[in-house]
Amino acid sequence: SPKPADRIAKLRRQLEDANYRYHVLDDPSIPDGEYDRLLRELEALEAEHPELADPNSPSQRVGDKPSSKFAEVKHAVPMLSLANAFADEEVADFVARISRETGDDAPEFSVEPKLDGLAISLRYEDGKFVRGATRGDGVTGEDVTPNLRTVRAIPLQLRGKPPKVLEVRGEVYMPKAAFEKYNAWAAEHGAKTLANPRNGAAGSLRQLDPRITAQRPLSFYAYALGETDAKLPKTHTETLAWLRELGLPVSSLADAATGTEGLLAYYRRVGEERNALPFDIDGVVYKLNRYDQQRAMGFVSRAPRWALAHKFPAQEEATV
Ligand SMILES: NC(=O)n1nc(-c2ccco2)nc1N
Repeated sequence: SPKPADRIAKLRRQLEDANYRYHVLDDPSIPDGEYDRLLRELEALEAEHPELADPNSPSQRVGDKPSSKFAEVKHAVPMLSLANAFADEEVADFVARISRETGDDAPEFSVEPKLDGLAISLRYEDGKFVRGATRGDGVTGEDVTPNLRTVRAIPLQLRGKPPKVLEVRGEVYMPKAAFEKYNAWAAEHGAKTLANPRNGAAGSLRQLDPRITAQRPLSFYAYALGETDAKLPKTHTETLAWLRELGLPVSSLADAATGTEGLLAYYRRVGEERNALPFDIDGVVYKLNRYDQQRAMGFVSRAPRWALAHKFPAQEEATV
């Protein structure tokens, strides 16, 4: 029979692979029962060989011991806020200003759904997940690493050839169905129900006991970069494709669009699909695609002048 260390390494690869297929590609490779059997075998082997413990093992997704408070994390690259638009004219003004300042009369944008969850920053070193933090005030956030380890859509080990340092920003969210199911369970068991999925994600991630976080159905989409030593592509859409190759989930709704017409067509398309989406969104995000043009545009305070959030009208809250 293979040496325990080899068997443990093989099981960890198989389980991480199954996680990636299920949570990132939405294309499960093994049935749940098989996943659970492999996980139990790994947990048993790890219990017999504590010298082989690894915080990034798939067995560590069930949550670490609780801490007394959250440590602070300084974001080397501040987490940006977004200027908002509500009317089409504001989008036309945004594009006109960009055309004027870049000299490009048909500027291309990365277009993405605006997830309504909790913004977080993930840090990977040599492809290993080492730290995760909330946005906080954009410069200082809370270290919620143990809680983020329990979110199955967040890879603990990147695939392919990751850079030495990679920080990824994205949104942790609670899918709508999981939110409804959780509230039904909570009502049944006299636990507090959640007001909306966004509160569900925020409340679950800011638990001091990660074992509670592990019981909450959270997911994650990546949408921006933080600190990295990697040589970047020329555009944001290429960066999102690169993050997918590294094993990070990126919304399949992310696309590219050109000029005001392209942006507004995307806004309408996503607006029509909004209620059918499995997660809450509160708008779409337009980002000037070329990094050289972004640099030319710069920032106002901490909101980039090259990006705009175009919000949907607030939805009538479900009367619970
Ligand atoms: N919330 C959300 O879905 N966001 N937020 C950004 C963002 C914020 C700052 C830079 O990019 N992008 C997307 N898709």
